[in-house]
Formats: sequence, C-alpha cells, structure tokens
Amino acid sequence: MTKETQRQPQSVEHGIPPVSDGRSEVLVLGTMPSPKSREAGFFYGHPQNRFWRVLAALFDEPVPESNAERTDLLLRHHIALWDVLASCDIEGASDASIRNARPNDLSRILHAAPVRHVFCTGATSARLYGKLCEPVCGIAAQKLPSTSPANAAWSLPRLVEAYRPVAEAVTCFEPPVLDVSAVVALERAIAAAGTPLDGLMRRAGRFLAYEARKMLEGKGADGGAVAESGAAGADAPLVAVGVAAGSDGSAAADGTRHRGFRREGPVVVFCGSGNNGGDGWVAAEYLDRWGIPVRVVTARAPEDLRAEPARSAALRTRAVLSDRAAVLVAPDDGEVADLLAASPLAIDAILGTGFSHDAVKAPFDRWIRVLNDARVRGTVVVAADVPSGLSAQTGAAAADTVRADVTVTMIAPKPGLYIVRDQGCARRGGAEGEPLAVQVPGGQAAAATAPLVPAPCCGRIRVAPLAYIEPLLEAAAG
Ligand SMILES: NC(=O)C1=CN([C@@H]2O[C@H](COP(=O)(O)OP(=O)(O)OC[C@H]3O[C@@H](n4cnc5c(N)ncnc54)[C@H](O)[C@@H]3O)[C@@H](O)[C@H]2O)[C@@H](O)CC1
Ligand SMILES: [K+]
Repeated sequence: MTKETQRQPQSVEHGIPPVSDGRSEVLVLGTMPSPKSREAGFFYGHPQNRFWRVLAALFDEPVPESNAERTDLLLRHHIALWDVLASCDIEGASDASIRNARPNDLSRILHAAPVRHVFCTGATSARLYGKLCEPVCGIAAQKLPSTSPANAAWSLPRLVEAYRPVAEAVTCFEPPVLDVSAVVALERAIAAAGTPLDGLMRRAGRFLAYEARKMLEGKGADGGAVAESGAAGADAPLVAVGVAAGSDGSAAADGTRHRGFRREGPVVVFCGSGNNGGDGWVAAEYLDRWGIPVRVVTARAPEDLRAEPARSAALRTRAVLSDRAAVLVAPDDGEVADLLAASPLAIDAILGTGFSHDAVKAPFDRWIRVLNDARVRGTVVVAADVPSGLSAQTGAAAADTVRADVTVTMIAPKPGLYIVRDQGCARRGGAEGEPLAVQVPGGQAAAATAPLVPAPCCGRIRVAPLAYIEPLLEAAAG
C-alpha cells in the first residue's frame, strides 16, 4: 500500500475469526486488525508488534512462530482474542482516524465461555469498548498499553509487567503425570488435531533451546527459589558461579569440588539416533540462529539416521547451520572431553522414552560418563525429555545415567522422572524414595495426591507444553 493510499479513509471489515473456546477465562481485545495483520490473516501480525513476545514472556515460553502456535498458546492459557470493531472507516493503521465504528458481537464468546475479565490493548480499543460494548455486555474492561511499535515509550519488560494481570486472571493448566504409552497416544491425538510429529519436534527442540539459553543467561527459572530453600550439591540447579557440590550428587557438598558456570565456549548438543536426538538437532538449529555457538555430537551422520522425523530434522539442521557451528560424527572420547572442557552447557538428547534394556550401549555409555564428569567441573546439563539412561516410565536408572541440571520434558511429565517422598502418593508399590509410577487406567491421567519430587538425576523439571492437550485428555477420559 502506498503512503498516498494509506491517507485515504478505507472501509474495513474485520475478517479474522476470534480465538476462543469453552475454557476461555479472559477476553483480550484490540481495536481492529492493522493492514499487516489483515495481510497475515491473524491478530498482531506486524513483525514489530510486541504482543506475541509479551504473551510468551508472561508465560515463560518461546515466542510462537506460526498462527497455529499463536492460537495454541492462547487456548492453552484460556485466553480469548478478538477486536472491538467488526468494521469501520480507517486511514492505514491510524486509530485516531476511525469513523463509522460498528462493534463485534462479543456475546458469541461471552455466552460460550466463563470469561471473567476483559482487557483492551490500547487506549482506542478501551475507549471504543467502553462506548460500544460495555453497555451491552456489562463487563468493565481493564486498559493495557498498546504493544504496537508506535508505542515505543514502552519497553518490552515494562509491557510484560503491565500485562501481568492477564496471566494472573487465568487458571494455569498443569498437565498430569502420564504413562509413556499415554503420551504416545496423546501424540497421535495431537497429530489428528493438526500438528504432526515433525511439527511437535520443532516445538520440542525450540523449547529445549529456549531453556538452555535461559540457563546460559543465568535465568534458570525457579533457580533462585531452590537456592533460597537451601538445596545445594550436584543435583541442585546451577544458579551461580562456584556452587559447591558433592561429586556423588549428595546434598552435602564435600567442599573439594566446585561447579563454576562458564559463559564462554560453544554449547555441545549430544544427539542419539532416535527422535530424542531429533529434538537435539532442532535445538542446535535454534541456538545457532540465536547467535550461540554450537557443536553437535552424533553417532551417525544425518543421512544415516533411520528414525523420522529425526532424520529430516538432522538433515535440515546441518543444511542451515552457520559457519559458527560444527557437526562431529562419531568423535572419539578425547575429542568429546576436550569439547566439554570448553563448554558452558551441554544438551543431552541421546536417549528419551525409546530407551530400552538395562544398560546404555556404546558409544552413548561413554558419552554419558564424560558428560557427567564435565558437569562436576562446571558444565550445565539440560536433558531432553528425560536424562539419558533413566527409564521415563519406571524410574530405573542405568549404571550410566545423565545427571541433569534441568530436564525439559515434552508434553507431560512422565512417572519415572519423580520419586515418592509421601506415603499418601498414588503409586504402584515401592517404598519411600523409590520412583513414582502413577496409575493411568486405560491410558488416562491420574494425578498424584502428593507433591512430586524430581528424581535427583533430573534436576529441575520443566514441562514443555507443546500442544493444547486439555480437550484431548478430556476426550480420552470420555
Ligand atoms: N512423545 C512425543 O510427543 C514427542 C517425542 N519427542 C521425542 O521423541 C523421543 C522418543 O523418540 P524415539 O521413540 O525415537 O526414542 P529415543 O530417541 O528415545 O530412543 C530410540 C533410540 O535409542 C536407541 N536405544 C534404545 N535403547 C538403547 C540402549 N539401551 N542403548 C543405546 N541405545 C539405545 C535406539 O536404537 C534408537 O536409536 C522422546 O523422548 C522425545 O524426546 C519429541 O520430538 C516430540 C514430541
Ligand atoms: K535425553
């Protein structure tokens, strides 16, 4: 559109359907989609608009990249999204020029969902809502600052704080602990609902990279809280330089070893040959894209992988990696140790839910030993889905099991990641301190009745909410 055309008032119809469902608890309203949003066919489509960055930061998630992911983020957090106006005359994206405003019929959303709060993103939407909508629906709206690039006076952190009431007004959905077989069934349901496994893997790898970057930046969520509660040792999340640690993972530090957080050097991403490895390949792509140097360590070259979508992910990552990055195929143990000696952080994407048998086979057993040694010397370890060597289902740990600072587990927590510290906890046998196995009759979820305690090798557990699973779990429960 030329500048000349932008100055002409245009009659504009909204044209983008609202995002909402029966679980929406808040309604967020803008004024009218801008020309860029209408082009993108979705809300806040201008690449410089900070709406999606604000929402992602509010919920501590990577920024969604597609309209499907944006929709997913909203629905997962029980947020309905629409605009005040159905049509108006407007010059370009200038709210001040709006004439002949006709409101959307918000009853469509308000009658179908338990919406308790309405938020307007900017002064114009708040004013028009007050004039055209509030008299009809009777809900007062809270005004939020505009996330538009025109509102440059508001920095991103300040916007995030201003939007905090949105996060506080919604109920947080905590996925239940699910058996591995139930997660696999869920993965099929997610695919049937429109997100196939390769899409899920991209989300998984991006989330993994996001948590790794947070650790590199010293922003490991909950880390402060753990430090304050007095937990220390090799099992505690690493939050500061020089955390004293016992090499055996005991809470009591022996004072002879210190874990220092080195910020220099490349991130080493260990990739196994299955789809857990695929998460690692995708994470490497994102870290590289974010300017972080990476070294991918793999037993097989991408073309020699058989598992899909891991093979495609690996081929793609290798093709797009910058010159800053390198892929090492079947390096010897000395090379791996040298890499780790210079590395602030390693990602363990060696084995996930597909780990079978009691022992880890070569070369992964040796990689795990080198990785654990490096961790004692200060390399932070982020595990993909489950620390390699640990059974995600039973919690049985192989002699060679990764000790992680953070475990980013995909979609839902799995029983093997937790131990029982409370006799009241729903579990399948086992004494206190043994792995938790939650009863999941017929593939359905059953919540544990006691607080879940991460198994020591998991470190902090972060569940990566890769898809909107609430309705799928409800459907499975019948
Ligand atoms: N379930 C889901 O919804 C999702 C799963 N994804 C990832 O996919 C993973 C599962 O992938 P796979 O089913 O391919 O399984 P894995 O990649 O966990 O393991 C299979 C690979 O490990 C090898 N392996 C098995 N036991 C071994 C042993 N004892 N010693 C050495 N090697 C051994 C197999 O030969 C195979 O190459 C999950 O853990 C997760 O990381 C994510 O990409 C996306 C979402
Ligand atoms: K892993």
